[in-house]
Parts: sequence; C-alpha cells; structure tokens
Amino acid sequence: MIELLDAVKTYTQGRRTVNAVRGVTLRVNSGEFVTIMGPSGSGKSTLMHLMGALDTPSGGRAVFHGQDLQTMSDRQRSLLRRDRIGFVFQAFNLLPTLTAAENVALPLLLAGTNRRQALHRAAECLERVLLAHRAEHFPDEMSGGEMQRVAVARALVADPEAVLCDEPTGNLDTAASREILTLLSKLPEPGKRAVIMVTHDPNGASYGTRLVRIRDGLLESDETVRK
Ligand SMILES: Nc1ncnc2c1ncn2[C@@H]1O[C@H](COP(=O)(O)OP(=O)(O)OP(=O)(O)O)[C@@H](O)[C@H]1O
Repeated sequence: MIELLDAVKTYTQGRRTVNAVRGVTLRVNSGEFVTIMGPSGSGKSTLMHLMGALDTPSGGRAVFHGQDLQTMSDRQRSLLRRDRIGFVFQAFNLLPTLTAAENVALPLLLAGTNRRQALHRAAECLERVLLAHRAEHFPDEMSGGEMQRVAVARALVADPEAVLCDEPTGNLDTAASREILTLLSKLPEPGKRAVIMVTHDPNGASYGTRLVRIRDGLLESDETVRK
C-alpha cells in the first residue's frame, strides 16, 4: 500500500546539502506494524514524512496505493493525508481550547462533516482508545498518556489506511508507553490498515510485526519480529 522505490531526500540550505535519505526501497502492506529505528539524524523522520505524503522525494518514487506522490498536486496530497492517513506525534499536538471529543472530531469538521456526525464518530474513536469518560475534558485536565490516546483517536477518526507515528511514546512514562503501544498494535488490519512507527525504544519495536533499521539515510536491515 505504501512504497518507497529508491527514494532519495536531499535538503539544501544555502550552500549546504544534507542527504537525509539516500536511496531507500521499502514496501509496507496493510496488516503490518512496522517500526523504524536508527541513530539520531539517520533519516527516520524524513522517511516517515515521505511515506505519509508530508513531503515528496528528491529522487526515486513514493507511491501510495499505486499513486505516485510526485504526480499529485499539493491539494491532492493534502486530501490524501486528511482522508487516508492518520498521524500521531511525540508532542500530542492537541488544541488546548477544545475538549477531547472536539479535538478528535476536528479533522472531520475541517473536512465539512456536520458537527453532530463528527462528534458521534469522535465518540466511537474515544471508546476505541478507552477514553469515552474523558470526552468533555480539556487537554490540560488529562495525563500525557490520556492526551496521546486522544491523539490516536484523532488519527483514527477518518478510518485511515495508514497510521504514522513519530516517537509516540517519547514523552510518556513506562506504563503510559505500554498502553499506547498496546493500542497501536491492535490497529493494523490485513486488507485495511497498516501502522508505521518511528521509535528510539527497543521495547517499542517489540510491539511491531516488522523492524526496519536505518543508518546514514540507508536501509540497514528489515526483519520480521518474532512474537
Ligand atoms: N527540513 C530540513 N532541512 C534541512 N535538513 C534537514 C531537515 N530535516 C531533516 N534534516 C536533516 O536530515 C537528516 C535526517 O533527519 P531526520 O529528522 O530524518 O533524522 P531522524 O533519524 O528522524 O533523527 P532524530 O532521531 O534525531 O529525530 C539530519 O541530518 C537532519 O539535520
């Protein structure tokens, strides 16, 4: 469903060039929970941005369900992200003035869904992350683990085919990390959804079905994780 074919990403700042991703070929299928590990600066986030249509490669190809990202307009790519990909980041990125339910509903509201329907769907997603009882709470009334569960619910609200997570447990204690990882490990469904997670935590990688290691912008290894 998501493919990188000899993908290259080069950043240029003035006369300085950084080869963040130097030719990576990777195919992620629905049903998989792929974790990406590697040293700081090795290109993990850049790789995730390419797979999530947040960025386009400078060379090679990034393909989502057969569609080449470079052939899409910015608007088409942003609709792809809105409707078919969910994102979870280390910093939760919840809006402080909205309740949990409103934060989860926001992507649908921005897409034009009516408020009643959007809040109904948000309630379903909050139930899925076991937070129905926090629907009317504001982010500053919740723990870090709860805020990240709201962020997972928000990522699921459009029923996406891929959920991309960049260090989702980076700000959480061990117990909350475990909860989030357990939750994420239940999201992949064959024929429906894949989860891709960048992590520094080897324990986090043990929740995945496949571990990809990146070093110096290149794929170092790609292995099935034994349960
Ligand atoms: N927008 C940008 N402009 C210029 N250089 C960038 C940009 N984004 C990333 N880089 C550089 O590309 C390289 C790879 O960065 P990336 O963030 O993908 O690594 P990472 O493995 O995710 O690192 P970390 O684990 O520290 O988050 C780094 O050298 C970084 O400085």
